[in-house]
Amino acid sequence: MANIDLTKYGITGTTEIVHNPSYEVLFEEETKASNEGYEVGQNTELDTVNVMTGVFTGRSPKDKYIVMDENSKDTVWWTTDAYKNDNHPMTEETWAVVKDLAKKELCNKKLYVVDAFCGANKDTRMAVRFIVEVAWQAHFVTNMFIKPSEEELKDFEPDFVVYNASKAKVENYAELGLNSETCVAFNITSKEQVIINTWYGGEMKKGMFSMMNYYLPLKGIASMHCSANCDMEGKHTAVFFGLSGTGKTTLSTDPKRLLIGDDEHGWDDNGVFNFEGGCYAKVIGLDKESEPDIYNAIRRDALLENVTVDAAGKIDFDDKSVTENTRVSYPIDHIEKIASKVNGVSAGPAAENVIFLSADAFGVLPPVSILTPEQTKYYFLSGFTAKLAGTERGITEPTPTFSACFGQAFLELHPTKYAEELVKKMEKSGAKAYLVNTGWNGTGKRITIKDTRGIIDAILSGDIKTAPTKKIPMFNFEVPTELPGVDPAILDPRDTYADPTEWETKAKDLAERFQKNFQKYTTNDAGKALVAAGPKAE
Ligand SMILES: Nc1ncnc2c1ncn2[C@@H]1O[C@H](COP(=O)(O)OP(=O)(O)O)[C@@H](O)[C@H]1O
Ligand SMILES: C=C(OP(=O)(O)O)C(=O)O
Ligand SMILES: [Mn+2]
Repeated sequence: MANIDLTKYGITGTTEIVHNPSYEVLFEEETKASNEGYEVGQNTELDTVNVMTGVFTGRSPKDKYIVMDENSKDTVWWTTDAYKNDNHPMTEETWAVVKDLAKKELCNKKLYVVDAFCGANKDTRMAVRFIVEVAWQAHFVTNMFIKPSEEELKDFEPDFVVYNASKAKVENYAELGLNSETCVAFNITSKEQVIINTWYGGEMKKGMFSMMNYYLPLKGIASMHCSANCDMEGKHTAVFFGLSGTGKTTLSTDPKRLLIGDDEHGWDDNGVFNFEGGCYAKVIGLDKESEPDIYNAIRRDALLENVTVDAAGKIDFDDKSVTENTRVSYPIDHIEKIASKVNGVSAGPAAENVIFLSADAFGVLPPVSILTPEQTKYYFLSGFTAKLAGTERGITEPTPTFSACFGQAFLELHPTKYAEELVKKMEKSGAKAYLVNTGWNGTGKRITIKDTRGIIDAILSGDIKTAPTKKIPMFNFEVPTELPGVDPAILDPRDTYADPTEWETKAKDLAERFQKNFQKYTTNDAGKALVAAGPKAE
């Protein structure tokens, strides 16, 4: 492999560069005796290394910044008092300071450099170079991004460079007007990301997703926080939108279907394509019987995070003492049934079914609703769900939220841009949309994975189209009254309450929350016209 010169990035005195390490090398480096602190990887009974990521076991959205310059100032969807989001502006001066801090941290030591692609489509993929000082961080990105071929590595020219200085701190953050010692900053113009004082791998993964979310819609490509799969012939694509923990990974990993990807996709004129080369599954409470494919993906080359492991390497997937956001990353070929085996790449044709996963903590939404085109736009922009514990700092219990396009934390342009691109693609393919509640109902328990899988099966087989239906008041949702393999007693959420007026009270409250949230989209006629598709609190 060609030697690389890091001095062009201002990184000097490097004692050794481990460039595009193999899994063997990564394993040795992660488990070597001289590792200290959170560098330490421990092998487990599943022959998979587990690492602890320290204080940061989830993303830190309050510490996310984008450099505001001539190029970005009028395109990026900045946070405002009227509509707060995670795109905090950073001045070019502050960027220079934090980049310098990262560079200093990375000077005079052994480094790992991983070159990989984000995006399965050759024309629109981003070549990313990750510069990190911790072996398992190199392992994480090796798992999660698309591995270039030997040929592609020969003339690999990065479009984007990530500097991971997780061991550094922004000590003078207050003086710089930043939120804390932690900083995750993006420069859209120079195409660089700087990470300081957080070891959570998700910052690199979701960081590059955020960048795809900036560049692709501007080229007329839908960019989506969704999982995707297709049938065994590589056709009839379905996409599953949803915020963290709503079931994208679980439900797209389906033994009857080929997995395209579990989290981040684009949709262009050729169809739906994965951005990633791996999956990042939650493993809290992981059960071998109910999720065998994910369980079996946990083997050599996968990487566990923040899982409780005893001295002998025995894993306790039920232990939440470190975080509920325990994870495993694995290359997608750890799943047997994948689209690339049939379609050549992790991609499928234009989606025919679009599923919005929402984990409703209020217990109001039906487990499945058949959406009209207007409801599709309304519920996509609203992005109602609950943030589940762990994926973001400070979230410790299911917290109802409106996360535009089911991924507000990763949107770099205004939500209406993503809705516009999605709707264009859906209209072209004649796709239908469904809202699936994978959260709670009147029983106080979460809807079972078995019932949700039955619902998904009925959507994908088309059975739902011939099922008898009824309308749910206030929300005006059309819901099936029976579906094969699904407990009929849950299909109307009112039936899950001992006293149906309890549903009504909660539904009224939720309807009002929807209306209040949607006000931010009613500043133009297109937004105003959608209000009629939303719930009425009566
Ligand atoms: N009805 C359900 N549908 C999907 N997942 C469920 C359901 N009930 C409980 N879960 C659990 O919720 C979590 C969903 O997480 P995951 O699929 O990783 O979400 P995402 O990929 O959207 O972040 C898993 O831990 C899964 O076991
Ligand atoms: C990894 C994340 O999310 P998801 O659960 O959607 O994969 C994240 O939000 O950091
Ligand atoms: Mn996931």
